[in-house]
Parts: sequence; C-alpha cells; structure tokens
Amino acid sequence: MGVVGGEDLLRLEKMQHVSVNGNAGTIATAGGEKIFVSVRLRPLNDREISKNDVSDWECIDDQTIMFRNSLPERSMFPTAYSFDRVFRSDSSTYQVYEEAAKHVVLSVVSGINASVFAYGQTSSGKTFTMSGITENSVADIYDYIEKHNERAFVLKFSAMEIYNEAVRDLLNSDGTQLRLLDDPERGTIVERLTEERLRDRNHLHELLSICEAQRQIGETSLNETSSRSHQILRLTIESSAREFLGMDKSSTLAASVNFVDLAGSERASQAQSAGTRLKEGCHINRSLLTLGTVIRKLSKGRNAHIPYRDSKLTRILQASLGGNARTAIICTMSPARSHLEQSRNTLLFASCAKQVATNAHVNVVMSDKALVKHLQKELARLESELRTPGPVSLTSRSDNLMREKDSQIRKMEKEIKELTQQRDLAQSRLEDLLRVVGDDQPSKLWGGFGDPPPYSPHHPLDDEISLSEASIADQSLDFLNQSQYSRYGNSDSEENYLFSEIPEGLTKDLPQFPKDSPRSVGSSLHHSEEKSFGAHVDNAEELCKDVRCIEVDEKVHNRTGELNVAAAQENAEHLPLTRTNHANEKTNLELGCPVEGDGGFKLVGTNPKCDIELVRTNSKYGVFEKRFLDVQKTINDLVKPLPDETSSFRRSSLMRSRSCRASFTMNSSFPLFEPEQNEATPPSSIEKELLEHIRTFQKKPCSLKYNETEVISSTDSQTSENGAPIDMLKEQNLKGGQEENITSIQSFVDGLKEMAKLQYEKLHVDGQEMEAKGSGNLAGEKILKDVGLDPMQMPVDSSPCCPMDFEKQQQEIIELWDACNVSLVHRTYFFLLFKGDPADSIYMEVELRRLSFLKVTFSKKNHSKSDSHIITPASSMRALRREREMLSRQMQKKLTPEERQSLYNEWGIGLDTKQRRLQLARRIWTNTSDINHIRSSASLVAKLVGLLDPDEALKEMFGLSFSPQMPKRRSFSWMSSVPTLV
Ligand SMILES: Nc1ncnc2c1ncn2[C@@H]1O[C@H](COP(=O)(O)OP(=O)(O)OP(=O)(O)O)[C@@H](O)[C@H]1O
Repeated sequence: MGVVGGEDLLRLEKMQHVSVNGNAGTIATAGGEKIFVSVRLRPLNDREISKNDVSDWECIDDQTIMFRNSLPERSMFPTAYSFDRVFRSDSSTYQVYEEAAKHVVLSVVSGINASVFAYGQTSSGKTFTMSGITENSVADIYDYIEKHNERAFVLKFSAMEIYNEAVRDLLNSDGTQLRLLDDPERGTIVERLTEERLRDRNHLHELLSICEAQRQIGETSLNETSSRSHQILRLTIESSAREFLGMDKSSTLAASVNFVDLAGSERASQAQSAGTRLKEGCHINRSLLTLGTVIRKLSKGRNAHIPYRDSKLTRILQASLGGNARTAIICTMSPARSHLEQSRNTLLFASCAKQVATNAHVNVVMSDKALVKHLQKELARLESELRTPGPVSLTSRSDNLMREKDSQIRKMEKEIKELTQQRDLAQSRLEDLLRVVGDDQPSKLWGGFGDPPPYSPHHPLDDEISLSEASIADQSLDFLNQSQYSRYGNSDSEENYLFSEIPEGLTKDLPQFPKDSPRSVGSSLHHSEEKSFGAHVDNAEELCKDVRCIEVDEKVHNRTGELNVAAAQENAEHLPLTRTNHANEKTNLELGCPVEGDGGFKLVGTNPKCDIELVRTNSKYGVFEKRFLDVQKTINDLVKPLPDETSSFRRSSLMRSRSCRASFTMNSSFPLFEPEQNEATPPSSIEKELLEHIRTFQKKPCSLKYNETEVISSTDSQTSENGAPIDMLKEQNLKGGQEENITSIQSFVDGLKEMAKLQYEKLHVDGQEMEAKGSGNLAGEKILKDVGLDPMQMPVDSSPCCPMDFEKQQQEIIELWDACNVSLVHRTYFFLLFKGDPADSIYMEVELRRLSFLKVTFSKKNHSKSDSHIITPASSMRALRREREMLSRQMQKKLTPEERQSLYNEWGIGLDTKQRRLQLARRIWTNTSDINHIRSSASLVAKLVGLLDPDEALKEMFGLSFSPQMPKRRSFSWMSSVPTLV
C-alpha cells in the first residue's frame, strides 16, 4: 500500500457522504483490512554476548523468520513463521518505518484513524523502534502538510501512560489518575486528558521529550531503562479544504494516529524483579494477557464477546484493535537462545494479530453551519410532504396503520404466550429427561443451549492453585498458554479456546508435518517454564489433542444431550409405563429413581440405590420374593446330592450348566452375543431347546419378571455412554423382532435361574429315561453330547475359577474395559465385586464375552451415522472423557484438600501443576497391566461415587444378593458354587 497522497485525498473527499443523524459521518473503506504485522529482530546485546548466548533466529527472506535448529533436541519444533514483513537485526528503524508503518500512519491525513504498536518481551527493542517510528511519522506528516496548502490542518497531541493499571497524563506532571468514560459516539475517552494544539513540528518534538521524561522507567536485570508502562501517544489531525474545489467545503476530515509503545512482557525469574518491579511486572503481564485474548478472539471473528473491558489498555485501544482504524503491529524480539520461549510467544501473538481485520473509515466531521443547513433542507422536504393532500387523509391513514399494528401486536403477543408455554413445557420435560438419562452434569448439558459464561481469567479449576505474585507474573505473561490453561478442562462452559484458536495462518505458514507426528504445529503452543522444550512438545500435543476433543465435545455434548433425551424417550415408550404420581415423579426423577405408579413402576433410574429401593418399596415385592424363593428352591433341588453312582452324572450336570451358561450368553436375553457366537459354536439340540424355551418365555409378557414392570438398573449401563447399552440392546432386539425384550443384569440372572430349572426338568426326565433303560452312564454321555461338549475335553477339576484362571480372566476383562472405553464406575463396581470367588465365574465369563463382542463391534467400524444409539468407539470415548471430568469434579466435592494433596503425591502429579484433579481423573484406570494401579483406581472411584459399603451395595447392583437369607458367597469349590450361580 502506498502513501496517501494529495490525489488520494481528493478522491476520498469526493466520495464523502454524510449521515444526517449527527455531525460526524464515516466512509467505509473497501471491506475489512487485516492488521499489518511485522517482526523486527534486534542484534544480540552486550549482556547476551557476555553470557555467550547464541542467536537462534534468522530472517530467511522478507517475510519469513526461522528458528535455526541448532539444538538436536529442539529439531522437532516448527520453525518458520511468516508475516507481512520481517526485519533482520541489521535493518534500520527507518527501513522498518518505511515498510511496516508509514502507509498506516499516513492514513491519518486522509481522515482514517491509524495505530502503530510495538509488542515484544522486555528489552527486545520496542521503545527503540517506536521512538524512531514516531519521529519518522512526525516528519512525514509535517512534510505532507507542508506540501498540501490547499487544505488547512489542525494538529493536536495528547499522551498517556498506563502504569499499574492507572492512566496518567504524560503532558501533566501532577500524576493524577485519569478516569475512562464511555462516549456513545467516540467510544472510550480519557477524562481530562491534556490535548495540546500543535504549533509546528518543533512543538511536537518538545512534547515528545516531555513524555519521554515523564514515562515510568525502571531498571531490571534485562533492561537498564525498561519501560514500566504502556505509552500511548496520540496525534489528531483535522483538515478541511481551504478553497472550494467542487466539494463540500464545510466538511472536515478528522482522524487520530496512536503510537503505542507497550511495556514488555517479562518473566519475574528472568527479570529478577522484586518489590515494585515485580508488581509492575504483574500489571504489565496481566494487561498484555488481555491484549492477547482480545487479539486472539478478534482473529476468530467478531461473533464472540471481545473482552476489551478487561484492561484499560484494551479499552483505550478498542478502536485500534478491531474497529475504525488501520493498524500496524511491529513485534520486536531478541534472537538470543535464552529468550527462546518468549520469542516464540511473541511470534504466536503476531500470528494471531495477522488474522485480525479492522474496519477503517474516513471520518468526516460536518461543521455546525453545514449541519444546520442540512437539517433545514430536510425539514422543508417533510413540510412539503405534509402539505400535499393524498387520496386518503394522513390522519385516517395513520389511524388505520395504528389499528393494524395494534391487532398485529395483540396477535403476536398471543403467539408469544403460547410459544412460551410450549417452550417451558418442553424445557421442563427435557430437564426431567436429561436427569433421567443420568448425566450428572445438568449444567453441562444445558450449557450447550445457551451462551457460554463470560470469560473469567480465574478459572474454577484453577482454584487449587495459589499463585505467588512471582508466579502470576510468570504465568500470565504467556498469553496463549495462559488462556489455554485458564480454559482448559472447563467442560461446563467454554474450554474451547485452545488450539482451535491458533490462527490458521500459523499452521499454513509452518512446515506441515503428518498429523500424528510430534512435529505437529500445535506443539508450538504449549509452554511451561520449568519444562524442557522436548517435554513441551509432548504436553502440547496432548493438550492440543484434548483441545480438539473438547471443542468437538461441546458440540457432541449437546448432541449427546439430545440423543440421551431421544434415547430416554424411546426407552420410555418401550417400557411398560404406568400411570404415575406426578408429585413424586419429579423428585424421584431428580434422584434418578424409578417412579412408583398405581400399578407398578415407571422406571428409568440410573441411581443404583434407587434400583434397590425399587425392589424394596415395590408393593409387589412379596411377589418378587416368592418368585425368587421358588427359583431358589428349584435350584436347590437341582443340586441336591445326585445319585452316588453317577459321579460322571454330577460332572455332566456341571458341564451342562456350563454349556448352558455359554449358550445363554450367546442366545438369551443378552443379545450382544448373538450373531458372532452362534457362528462360532452352533447350539446343540438341548441348547436349542433351552433357547427356544427362553425365547418363548421372553415373549410371554412378564413370565420371568418379578412384576408387571421391568427395571433397567444402572448396572445395565456398562459403557460410559449413558443409556447407550440399553439402546444398543433395544436396537438389536428390535431388529430381531424381540421388541419386548428389555435386557438387564436382573433379567440375565433371571434367565440363568430359569435355565437351571429347565435343566433340572430335563435332567429329571432324562434320569427317569435312564433309569428305565438302566444305563445311567449312557444317558450322561448323551447329555454331554447334546450340549456339545466332549467329556474328554472337560475334566471335572478344570474349574476356570482357580486363582490363576481368575486372574487371567480378570486381566483380560481389564484390558477389554480399556479397549472398549467402558465406564470407570462400571469397572470399579465389577472389580470390587468379583474378587475370585468361584461363584463369580459365570459373571466373569459373561463380562468377558460381552466385552469381546463389543470389541469386535467396535472394530467393524460400520456404524451408520443414523444409528445414533449404537455405541461407537468415539461415542464411548467421549462418554469416558465426560466421566473422567465428572470424577474430577467429585474430587473437589468428596475429598479434603489434604486428601487430594496426598493423592497427587501418590499418583505423581506435581503440586505446582495445573488441572491436577483432571490430571488425576485422567490417570485412573489407565495402566491395565498394573494390578496395584487398578486397585487404587477402583478404590478412588468407589470413594468418589460414594460407594460406602461396596460389598453390600455392589452385590445388589449386579443382581446377586436377591436372597436376604443368603450369607456372603463363600463357596470354595466350583461344584458347590453351581447352585448359587444358576
Ligand atoms: N534493533 C536494535 N538495534 C540496536 N540496538 C537495539 C535494537 N533494539 C533495541 N536495542 C537496544 O536494546 C536495548 C533495549 O531496547 P528497548 O529499551 O527499546 O527495549 P524494550 O523492548 O522497550 O524494553 P522494555 O520493554 O523493557 O522497555 C536498548 O539499549 C536499545 O538501544
């Protein structure tokens, strides 16, 4: 872009058009214009040279600055950054001015606001650069004025600094703090700021010297004359044509140019600041952080809230950053290796700034005289309109209009009322359903429906972090990292400003690496003072991944909310709902409890306690109990001492039961196993018979149910996706035409019991036949064949429940849980419940098969997108992540700070790191090969979810403690365990 010359000015003036609503108007330039961003590298200074520091940065061309990978361990980092212009360390300030600032600065003479900023770490050369820029600008502006006698120019100058978040007038030495006021037309203005009308350029130079003298300077270990404040020098130029040249002579162009020399970001540790310097550093870093946030948000577009008001600096510079101004930012940086991280932060800031577009206008000011003239003309036009009689008198026309409008308004009001009622109703239903589907994060679910809460620099998750001033100074100086941390993990609200907010241009400009490569560009975002760069890469990668997930997550979250609702609705439709007592319903639903109705229960709790409660409070519990006792009796009958002579018969009964167990898991009401397993092991005739029988009673309403209603307990929810297993099962049932088959552990156990009964009957019949034929052994063998097992392959003592087998199975299950992203709460329950008791064998086996099936399903990757109820690896992963977030919140609620601290120590989480709770939640249940890790994980989760008496609660959860009279399962042989199992 060239310098605005006299011809440009004339052209602009010809374009003028003036708003009639005020005495100031604007003419838009063509579309938004991006901030012009340049980078200036300074030479190594004496201090750096004396410390044998080396230069790590090089400008490889006019637009690209590159990090020289002289250190092998840093070779993984992205290295190249492109900007509008980059300047080598030997570039002169004049060159910088000419190529990076002049075109912006001189817009001011055309009535366009302009701003030039210097941004960079302390001692990087901001003041050095800005004083040269200001000087050259003043010279050029005055040269321009002198060459354009046809216009009369009025120049005014004001100067301020923001020191420790207080605004001070640099042209007034009384040091009073100035207030900021909001002017509807002019934006933020500084009250009582001195504005000197300039006589000539010397006058301006004098004032500049005063400012220099007034500005807060302090010595730090990095800069002997470090600027401790942000300085804003403002030159306002008004111009009007001296002679009438065919344009409206009475209008004036007015614009300001700001020269902004920001204070430098600094690490307290590096600057070795203390006391006053440290306090200054904190203020500097904080305001720079806000500036970074504003720039970053602007770089993403203007739809989001831009927190200009979070600092005085951004408030004052609002127009320059995203409004009516043409802006150039010069980022200064040291090439020294010791400042590597700071330099990278500067480049990231610059990359963001590059994406920001401003919307500069030509500002035209009308004189009062011209305005009066314009208004008079307008008045005359309106009067003449009034005087002209139309076909309908004006009064009656306006009356009609009024009536029409009134009726429209009434209609709309009615509509609004109806819609509001509908909305409220829908909302309350939705709320209920959301609670019902069991996500314990209502706010999170709702969060997606509204705006995210306003940004707060102090994130709730940071609440455990007590920062010393020094650490604030350090931590706040990295605008990107800081914002990442401050938002990271807050799934309740916004958590989404992380990697996604890195300007696209940056990635474009950087070397492209494979997505999964540690070279991924995102790695450049993360930074932590204490850690090595190598470590940053890993962390940043992880962080960026998370960031992506979180971003996706929020969308997904809303979607999940919808799905859950849909799922709940669907489930509700398929459940035998009965009339409900609405007064109780609300509370029960809130508790995640089933709701008792007149004739049964309206289900759908996720709270295990409520499921238990259901059984106990059910008016038909007696029926349930009787039913149970019947089954139990049947079972006992089944395992009554069998005829002595038939030890093989005993064996075969065991084998049958095992075989049936297997076939049950394949074909019974646990449809997860249906397709695959059938192919693998075709059912034998007896199995077919049993299965047919099971299907029949499943189709018979409530034949196995203890009541008219069905219960889906939380134990059904065996992956993290709330409600998903139910959906999945239902889906499959529907496909298989078994619509009424609502599966639960409860019904699973019921099925087992029923099978046992069938077996017993079958055995009884066979036994009789056998007796009749006098060949018991043969009958035993027949049965064995019927169930598809070869007695030779199944020695009687081959119980899978010997400790070795149990551990093997347990390990397998743990691995599969991990692979299938199974809910941590489910894992915990299961793990704590099944500890190697032989009686657990069948449950272990079922779990193993269920998980194997799930894993196979996951690996198929053929879920149609419309199958929203099917669990996919991605959906279960998301749900697992939400569960971990929930657990991290539970840590805050359930653990004392001391307990947390000891856990952090135990789990190797640095006490000075951020998001410790989340870190911990993310670690649990991850090391599948370490049983101690698994134990600790389970015990922690149990504590967090309030599992006070695991032994008691868990058994009920898994439907094992039906019988109050049954003692703790302590059966030590597989044989004796059979009755209790089936
Ligand atoms: N491009 C350059 N060429 C030569 N010397 C430079 C250059 N940039 C800066 N310097 C020197 O480096 C020192 C620090 O510069 P300066 O005071 O401008 O840094 P700063 O970024 O304004 O620091 P602070 O934020 O602490 O105020 C000064 O002595 C200055 O003369």
